[in-house]
This record gives sequence, structure tokens and C-alpha cells, in this order.
Amino acid sequence: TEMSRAAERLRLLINHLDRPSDAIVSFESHPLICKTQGEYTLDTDLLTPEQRLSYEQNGYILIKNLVSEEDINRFRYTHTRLCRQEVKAPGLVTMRDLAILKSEFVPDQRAISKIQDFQEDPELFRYCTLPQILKYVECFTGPNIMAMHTMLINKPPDAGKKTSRHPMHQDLHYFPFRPADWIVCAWTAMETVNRQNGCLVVLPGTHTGTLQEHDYPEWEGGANKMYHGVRGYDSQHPRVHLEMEKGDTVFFHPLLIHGSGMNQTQGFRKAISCHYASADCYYIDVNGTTQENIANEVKEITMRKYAGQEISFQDSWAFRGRLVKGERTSL
Ligand SMILES: CCCCCCCCCCCCCCCCCCCC(=O)SCCNC(=O)CCNC(=O)[C@H](O)C(C)(C)COP(=O)(O)OP(=O)(O)OC[C@H]1O[C@@H](n2cnc3c(N)ncnc32)[C@H](O)[C@@H]1OP(=O)(O)O
Ligand SMILES: Nc1ncnc2c1ncn2[C@@H]1O[C@H](COP(=O)(O)OP(=O)(O)OP(=O)(O)O)[C@@H](O)[C@H]1O
Ligand SMILES: O=C(O)CCC(=O)C(=O)O
Ligand SMILES: [Fe+2]
Ligand SMILES: [Mg+2]
Repeated sequence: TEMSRAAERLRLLINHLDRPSDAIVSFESHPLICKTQGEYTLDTDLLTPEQRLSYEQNGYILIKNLVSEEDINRFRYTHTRLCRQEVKAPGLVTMRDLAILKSEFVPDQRAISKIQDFQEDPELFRYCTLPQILKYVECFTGPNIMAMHTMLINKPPDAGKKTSRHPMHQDLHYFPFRPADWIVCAWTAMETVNRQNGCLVVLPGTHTGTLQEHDYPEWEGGANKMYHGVRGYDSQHPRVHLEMEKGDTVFFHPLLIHGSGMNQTQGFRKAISCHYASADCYYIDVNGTTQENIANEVKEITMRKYAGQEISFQDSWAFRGRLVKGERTSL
């Protein structure tokens, strides 16, 4: 049949994947791994062989119309209220774009380009628990699922210095846990996102590489705090602009190199996202690795927020992570 031929193609591809040796070690050394060597997805009933093949090869899959209009409208309403400070959520981190940092702050969604760590807001956190999203997530993480990082990105109209861009990066740079193959990001468009308003841009296939060194890009107009980019990625690598409609959701691997262009419209381009990891992942020590720079920046911020208390990079993740399915075994 068509299905078994596709499955066979997948099998052949997997056998020939040239995986970095450290990724293979982390697979085999893990007690609960049921993906075989070189596979990025689990064999559940959900993904078609074509979808699995596509994730193995490209490092992402895009699912159309996964989140309902009604849910997105509710998230939008809550976002507005959080920005206006009409409701509060402990731990919420708001970000202002570099271009408006020096201007007077008005509590409004137009002044806040991103909120992070909404795990204590029951309404927004509902996004992370949507069953139709978790069904896909499970194909990558297995049954014990932690929501590790939450964001609502509100990319502002570019003020002229291109500060609304997000440099090309790998999300794994921010995470002191492994294995990478047990982490996945779900990113849902809250409206039409296209090249004009700064959609996601991905370099397909880069998830098969290793974690690269990241630092601030040398951009004339400056870059936002913690917006590190990959140093010297191959600018000839084919890029794909992920144009999406409201409710469309992309799932992508944390080693996939991606970013977003500037917003050349007058609207605030909105997307909601959650990074999930298997609760069976384990924390790693990033001392002496390329992740030391981000670990130090995060420690500085937690130190300021929590009155001079030294909180380790790993603990700041353990503190924010929330179980959404199964058992909290390790993370
Ligand atoms: C046990 C407790 C745990 C609690 C943890 C709390 C945590 C911290 C934040 C950790 C963020 C980690 C990011 C992980 C992302 C993972 C996933 C995926 C990949 C990406 O998202 S890539 C991009 C990642 N980076 C970000 O998203 C950072 C976005 N920025 C922010 O969230 C906030 O702006 C930030 C940096 C947390 C600062 O917020 P806050 O501390 O509230 O800000 P202040 O107003 O007090 O400013 C502090 C300091 O920073 C300067 N600043 C502020 N905004 C900017 C900016 N846009 N560009 C440049 N500089 C900026 C500001 O001027 C202040 O500087 P001073 O010199 O005046 O002190
Ligand atoms: N000079 C650069 N160095 C590093 N990254 C860049 C540079 N220019 C753009 N990028 C990043 O590349 C990604 C996509 O850029 P892209 O070229 O699609 O956007 P743009 O330059 O804003 O618009 P367009 O190319 O459609 O005119 C974004 O993540 C952006 O931040
Ligand atoms: O929505 C965007 O612009 C991309 C954000 C992103 O990649 C990130 O925050 O890690
Ligand atoms: Fe990212
Ligand atoms: Mg360009």
C-alpha cells in the first residue's frame, strides 16, 4: 500500500541519517528512550509517514488550523488585559523593544513586544494544555510532558532601526537540558503572518547539526537584550519563510536555525508559543560550553528579580517548568 511504501522510505532515510555522535550517545544512554537511533519522531497513530519524514528531514512540521478562532480570540483578550495590568500573573516577564526603551512607559500591548513565563495565568496557560497540541507534542517528547517556556510575541511595527528582527538562532542555546531530540516548540500564529509582518524564517535540515556558538549580532541599530544569533551560519543555506494563517501551528526542533524578519506593517504581529520537553530529560552543566554567556545573563536577571539571591541557570528552569501530561520524572 501507499502507507507502507512511505513507511519504508522513512526507515531507509533514518538508516542513512548522518547524526552527530553526541546526539546518538544521548539517545542510547537514556533509559526510557523508545525512539531508535537517528529518529526524531515516535511511532504514534497521529503523524502520517509523510509528516514524520518531513520532520526528520526538515526539523519542523506545519499543521494548518490547529487552534480555534475562539481560543485565539480569548488569548488575545487576556493578553490585552495582562499588558494593561488589569490582571496579574506571578512570574510574568514583559519585554519592551529597544527602540522604545527610553520613552515613557504606558501599560498597553503596543508598548510590550513580548511576554514570557505566563505559566501562572490560567487562561493563557490553557494554550499549553490544548489536547490537539499535546497530541502532536507527544510524538516528539513521549508521554511525560513539561511546558518549560511560554511566550506571547507581539512583534511591533519596526521603528526604523530594524530592532523588530529576531536574529537567526537555535532555541537549544537557552536550555540547560537534554537530549535535544526530546524538546519541541509549538508556535501558533494569532493572525495572518507573512513576509510583510515578519513571519518565522527557517533553515530546513539544520536540526541535524550541532549547537552553534551564539552571541549578539553586530547590527547597526543594535539588538534586543538576550537576542543572541548564530555566529557565522551558512548564508547560502536555503531559507523558507513560514507564512501562516490564524490558528496554524508549527512544531520545530530546538536545533533548527530560525529567526524572523522585521515587521514592515503598522500592526503588532502576534504569536503564542510553548517549548515542551520530556520530563525524562536531564539538566546539564553548561560551564565551559558555548551556553555560558546566556547562563550568565539569565543569572544576572534572576539575581535582580529575586533580591540578590543566586539561582542557578538549571534551577530557574526547574522553577518555571510545569507538568502538562504524565509524570514529572526528572526535569
Ligand atoms: C527562580 C526564578 C526564576 C525566574 C526566572 C526569571 C527569568 C528570566 C528571564 C529569562 C529569559 C530566558 C529566555 C529564554 C528563552 C528561551 C526560548 C527561546 C528562544 C528565545 O526566545 S530567543 C530570545 C530570548 N530572549 C528573550 O526573549 C529575552 C527578552 N527580554 C526579556 O524578557 C526582558 O526584556 C528581560 C531581558 C528579561 C529584562 O526584563 P526586566 O528584568 O523586567 O527588565 P528591566 O526593565 O528591569 O531592564 C533590565 C535591563 O535590561 C535593559 N533592557 C531591557 N529591555 C531591553 C531591550 N529590549 N534591549 C536591550 N536592553 C534592554 C534595561 O535597560 C535594563 O538595563 P540597565 O542597564 O538599565 O539595568
Ligand atoms: N544581516 C543579517 N545578519 C543576520 N541575520 C539577519 C540579517 N538580516 C536579516 N537577518 C535575519 O534573517 C531572518 C530573515 O530575514 P529576512 O531576510 O527574511 O528578513 P528581512 O531582511 O527583514 O526581509 P526580506 O528579506 O523579506 O526583505 C531574520 O531572522 C532576520 O533577523
Ligand atoms: O516569533 C518570533 O519572531 C520568533 C521568536 C523566536 O524564535 C523565539 O523567541 O525563540
Ligand atoms: Fe526561537
Ligand atoms: Mg533580508
